[in-house]
Amino acid sequence: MAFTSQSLIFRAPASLPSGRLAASSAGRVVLRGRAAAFPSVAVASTSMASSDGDEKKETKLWGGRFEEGVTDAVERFTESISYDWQLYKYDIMGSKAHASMLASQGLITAGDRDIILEGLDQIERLIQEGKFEWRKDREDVHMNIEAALIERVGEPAKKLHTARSRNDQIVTDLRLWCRDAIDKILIRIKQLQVSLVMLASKYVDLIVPGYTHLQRAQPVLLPHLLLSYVEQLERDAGRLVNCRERNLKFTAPMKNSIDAVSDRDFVLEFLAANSIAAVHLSRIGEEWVLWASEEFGFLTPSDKVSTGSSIMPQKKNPDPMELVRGKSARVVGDLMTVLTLCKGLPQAYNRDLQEDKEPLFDSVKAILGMLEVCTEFAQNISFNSKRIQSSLPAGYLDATTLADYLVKKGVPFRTSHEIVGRSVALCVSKNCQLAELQLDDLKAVHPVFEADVYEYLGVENAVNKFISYGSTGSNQVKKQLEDWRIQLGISS
Ligand SMILES: N/C(=N\CCC[C@H](N)C(=O)O)N[C@@H](CC(=O)O)C(=O)O
Repeated sequence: MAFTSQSLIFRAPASLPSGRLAASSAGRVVLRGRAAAFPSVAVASTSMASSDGDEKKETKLWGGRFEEGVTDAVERFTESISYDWQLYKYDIMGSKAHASMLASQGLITAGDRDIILEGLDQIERLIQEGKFEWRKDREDVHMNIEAALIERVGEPAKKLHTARSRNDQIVTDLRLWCRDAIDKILIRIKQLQVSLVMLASKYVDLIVPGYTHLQRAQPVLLPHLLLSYVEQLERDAGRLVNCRERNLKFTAPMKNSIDAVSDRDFVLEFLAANSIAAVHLSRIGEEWVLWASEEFGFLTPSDKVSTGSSIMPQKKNPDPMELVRGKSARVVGDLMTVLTLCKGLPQAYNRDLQEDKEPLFDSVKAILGMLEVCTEFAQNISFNSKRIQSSLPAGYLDATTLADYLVKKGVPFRTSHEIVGRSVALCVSKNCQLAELQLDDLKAVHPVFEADVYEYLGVENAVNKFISYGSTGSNQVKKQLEDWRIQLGISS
């Protein structure tokens, strides 16, 4: 039975069917982990039954003052190796730096340092090859690696824990892990931005209805809408870069050792940045699910990014984007978990903090998947230009442009709003569009209307009237599209 690393949960019953998962009668288990990303992990028993049937338990690294071992339930409850083994690379990195520091301070010899460094290299290789025994009775990644090092190189390894605690180790490991995770997310954000800009480039002139309150508002160019996602993603990336810069640079020691081991604000900042990004992705997901519906019919996802129904043969569902929307819930939930976790803790380290890792890992796994799937979706959808164009006459999308026309004629905006409102009411009664009203009809609403009014009516005219910075005007949108292509390194 294989577990995926992100939600590695031990459910080891007393007797197990067969294969790669087994547990001792006492439920003690050993993990054999592989270093590939999210490996499957086999669990096997290491408990050694003595001739009279009693179990001999290894003395804990902290066991000097204890006369009895912990109960199996406590061991199962307190272990974190089932998920924190993923930190092994960073734990070894930190231990190497620590050994070098001990040697440079004269606390261990250069010879001992070299033995430790070599031993840690060997352990890292074993882990990467999937040959390392992760032992639940050794609690966590730190004590698994330290105990294995002692087994491997003996006395020098017993000096490694001088002047450090696991409290220092875990926070160092986590910071290093977060730094790499942020870098991976930043790459995926850029990939999505590139896909959106490429998509926008295919539809430079396509006008779509703009909505507020999900009611038709004003006409906009499709690339304007798609670039709004790109802008939001850019801020998401900025928040992550900011978090990395403030918390994860490793250019100087932390100034206060209590603060160093106490706080998880860097985790919170990271989870908060992820949550905002996830909410942005969720909104894209919602928009595209809506636009893919029969009722809108504005976009069609290719088969590669759609799924079917087990009962209704005709169906083609946009499940990936629904799940983007759905997974945003867990990313936000992960932030809530760690916020709640931290709120009642006195300084300094408290074991509660062990509970920060699963939400952190979960959030990163979710956001990476969401970004990847959004990118693939953007690469595999087409907008249905004909359907969109045929829908544009509905909803009086040019009404605000008509109000602007009256402003140009010297009518105060509030008055012009009222005049256009009456014009729309006339259209409703005649069941026609604004552009279909005769000039006499318009003049009957207000005498200021002249023949040039028709240059403002219709969605093309309305879009063309936009010229200001950031608007949906064609020149603006083309310029911004070009700016993004340059910024993202997309060749023309
Ligand atoms: N138990 C403990 N820290 C465990 C940190 C690692 C833990 N698996 C976690 O993930 O937070 N603190 C001890 C020190 C130690 O065990 O190194 C203490 O402060 O008394």
